[in-house]
Amino acid sequence: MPILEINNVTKEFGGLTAVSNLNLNVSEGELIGIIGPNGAGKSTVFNLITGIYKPTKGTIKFKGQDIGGMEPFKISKLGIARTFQNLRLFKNLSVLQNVKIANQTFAGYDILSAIFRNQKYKAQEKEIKENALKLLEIVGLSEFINEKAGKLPYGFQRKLEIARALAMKPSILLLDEPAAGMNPDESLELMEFIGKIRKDFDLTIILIEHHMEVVMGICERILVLNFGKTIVEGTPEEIQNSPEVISSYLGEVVQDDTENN
Ligand SMILES: Nc1ncnc2c1ncn2[C@@H]1O[C@H](COP(=O)(O)OP(=O)(O)OP(=O)(O)O)[C@@H](O)[C@H]1O
Repeated sequence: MPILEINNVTKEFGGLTAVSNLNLNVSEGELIGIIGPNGAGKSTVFNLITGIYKPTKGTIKFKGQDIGGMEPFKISKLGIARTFQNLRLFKNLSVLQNVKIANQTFAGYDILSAIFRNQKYKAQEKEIKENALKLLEIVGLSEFINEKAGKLPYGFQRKLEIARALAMKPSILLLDEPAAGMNPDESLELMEFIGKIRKDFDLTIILIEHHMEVVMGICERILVLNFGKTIVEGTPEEIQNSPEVISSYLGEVVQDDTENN
């Protein structure tokens, strides 16, 4: 059974169809990329999977359970975590506090224990701190635990956001443009990093990305969206050789990259 099954999902906003009849089955451990021009519906797909939006039509199942339209916190508790296109760190809190907060949200305090700061609370606090430190070590941020998150170089902030998502102990990790704003060296390092956490945490990963070298370099399967519809789905090689993709998307990206350089 696939870990995630998206069947005929459509999302409409008034007269606009952001996602149209989307079908996607994801097997456990897969690394899937979603690409497409701006406004193609990529982030809407993530918002549907994480419960921010309710599908207008269709079903989304996680480990066989229908999660379409379920509250986001319930979906994250079930095991789907995400990062955002625009970083959502607490910039004035330390790196450690940022991960601890994610962990605390996940663990869920017993209010009375928290107010009276009893043994149970202290034990929970200790565990949360240890988990956060372990995660920060894995993502290579141990030496920055006391730095303010907002002061970290951009690439490290992205890693911190991933560490926060990992604190939710997910089985599926959704990464929304993890390489945004990174230079080619940082992107390359990020690719290795994503491969490492996938292995270390037994993750299934879906990522949205505009950096083609990242998508083509690490994804086993790629879904190309345009105007909310799947144009092609296939291996990186199939995607790169697809005439529809070249005309509607890859050509545009090459042009964008040249403009940015
Ligand atoms: N809450 C919303 N209300 C109305 N329209 C929306 C909403 N969210 C998304 N849309 C529209 O749905 C379409 C798909 O948007 P979406 O953000 O999913 O695209 P995207 O592929 O992620 O784009 P980008 O690469 O620019 O992030 C766009 O036309 C967008 O304006």
